[in-house]
Amino acid sequence: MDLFSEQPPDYVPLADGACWLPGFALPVMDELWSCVAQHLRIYPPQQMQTPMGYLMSVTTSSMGDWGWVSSANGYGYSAVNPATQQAWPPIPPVILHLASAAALKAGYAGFVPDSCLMNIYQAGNKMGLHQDKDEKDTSQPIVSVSLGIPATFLFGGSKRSDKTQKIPLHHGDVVVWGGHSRRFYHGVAQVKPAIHPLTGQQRINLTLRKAR
Ligand SMILES: O=C(O)CCC(=O)C(=O)O
Ligand SMILES: [Fe+2]
Repeated sequence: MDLFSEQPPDYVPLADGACWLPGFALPVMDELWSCVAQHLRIYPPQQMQTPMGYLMSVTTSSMGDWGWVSSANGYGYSAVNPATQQAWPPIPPVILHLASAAALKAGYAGFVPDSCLMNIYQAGNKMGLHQDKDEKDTSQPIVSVSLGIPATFLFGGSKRSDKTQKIPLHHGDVVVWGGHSRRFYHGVAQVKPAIHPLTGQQRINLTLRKAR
């Protein structure tokens, strides 16, 4: 990071194939937030169970052809919402365009996600270090958009034991990883209590991927 520049950076490289785009979603935030808030009213997020029988810390909901789900029977992508057996709603154009534009800025042209997972974090929630590896086409990156209260994103390497970078993510920040770092371990440290004018006491993360 350049400590002496007048503008805060809008592109921070994290690893080969990965970058942090502070504030990248802010120019479309009004429309983005209205889509997310409306979605969460109609498709309330649920706490999924892991195949090991634990409850995930976050609650989740999805948009797109494929939603990421987990239950005692396993986890992966599902074309239907397990709570209703109905297809997920489409990803709104503002979110598709944001994801493609962020991917392009990170060096991935032509990214068209078919899955948007929403993770809702309350204070005290976290996400353990994991790899995203349920997607077929690993040439496609992952685009992660943060809304609401801040959180520390942990970005490691190809081994679970690799040292993690601690990225302070704020409302409107985007992280993209793919290529060499597509399978890098990542997670979210326990979220501290805070209030955000749009989301209240929550952090909402949108993870955009090409599942199939
Ligand atoms: O909430 C985040 O920033 C990360 C979410 C994530 O890694 C996932 O959904 O796989
Ligand atoms: Fe992940």
